[in-house]
Amino acid sequence: MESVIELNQVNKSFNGFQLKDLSISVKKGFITGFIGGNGVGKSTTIKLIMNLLQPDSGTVSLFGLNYKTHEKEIKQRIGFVFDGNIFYENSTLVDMKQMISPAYNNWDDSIFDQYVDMFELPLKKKIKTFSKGMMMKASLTFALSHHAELIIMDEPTSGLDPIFRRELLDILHNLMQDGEKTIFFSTHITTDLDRIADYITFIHNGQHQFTKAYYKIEENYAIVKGETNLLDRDTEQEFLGIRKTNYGFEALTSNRQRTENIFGDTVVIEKPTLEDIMLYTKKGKESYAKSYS
Ligand SMILES: Nc1ncnc2c1ncn2[C@@H]1O[C@H](COP(=O)(O)OP(=O)(O)OP(=O)(O)O)[C@@H](O)[C@H]1O
Repeated sequence: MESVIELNQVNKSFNGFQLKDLSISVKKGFITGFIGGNGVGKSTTIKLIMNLLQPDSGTVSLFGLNYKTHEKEIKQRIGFVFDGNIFYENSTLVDMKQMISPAYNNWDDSIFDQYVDMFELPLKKKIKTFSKGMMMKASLTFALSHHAELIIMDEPTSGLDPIFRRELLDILHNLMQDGEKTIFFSTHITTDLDRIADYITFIHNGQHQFTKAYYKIEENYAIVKGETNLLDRDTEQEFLGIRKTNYGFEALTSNRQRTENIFGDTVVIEKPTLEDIMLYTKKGKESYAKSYS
């Protein structure tokens, strides 16, 4: 399957933080949700993808091209939305359009007008008077007005009310109908992904944990609940993370079938959320290490 974003063995260090050997491939024609806890490197990864940061080592390519030789062409084909103000505060949307639109060969005024209407954005009000939601809508309007093939968004739904979040997810879903577009976006609100994501890319502590089709995660991962006496050194190996309470244990497996074979009906098996997967990945190995050290 064709990839539009390829990170290959990318390393990037800051004081006290490192992205380590990050290899990520984002498939064309799908929505990939990019998840991970606070400070694990999502924004840094997105900045590397946008060439706003350069890797210490490794390669970043988009549409099979690299920034050294094809920066202009790559940027033409991307619509970028991020959680922050990219506009000049004393400008209006009309001013910003005059500045931004000439940079794009495929700029389309009719799409711009369509989103301005749909989002009820004031064209002549200073941007500094915009609310967070209006700012996000404006940012999205610019990102969608030049027929970008790839939409990259850093936390687009954070701080938005549930109604606009739902609207935004519907817009993203509709954009995908022609099969030519690709969306890659980071989010903390993992329930947003239930509605639209085809793939999930998960990073933790600067390292890629997995990129999987959402339906595969639902098939393979499970929360397992049972009595603590079922656990021993061998059975604990089955789990990515375990939480023990006074009433028993709760654990995450990435191989539901094998867990069912081992434990049979002595345990209860439930569908996990993406939050469960993030939580157990973060806590799991720590609690495992503690219980046998
Ligand atoms: N320019 C920089 N200089 C130094 N450290 C940085 C820089 N940018 C990011 N970091 C550090 O790198 C780490 C990862 O930050 P990053 O913003 O990529 O995380 P994140 O996963 O997007 O987090 P969040 O979800 O909280 O926004 C953090 O510890 C951050 O302080």
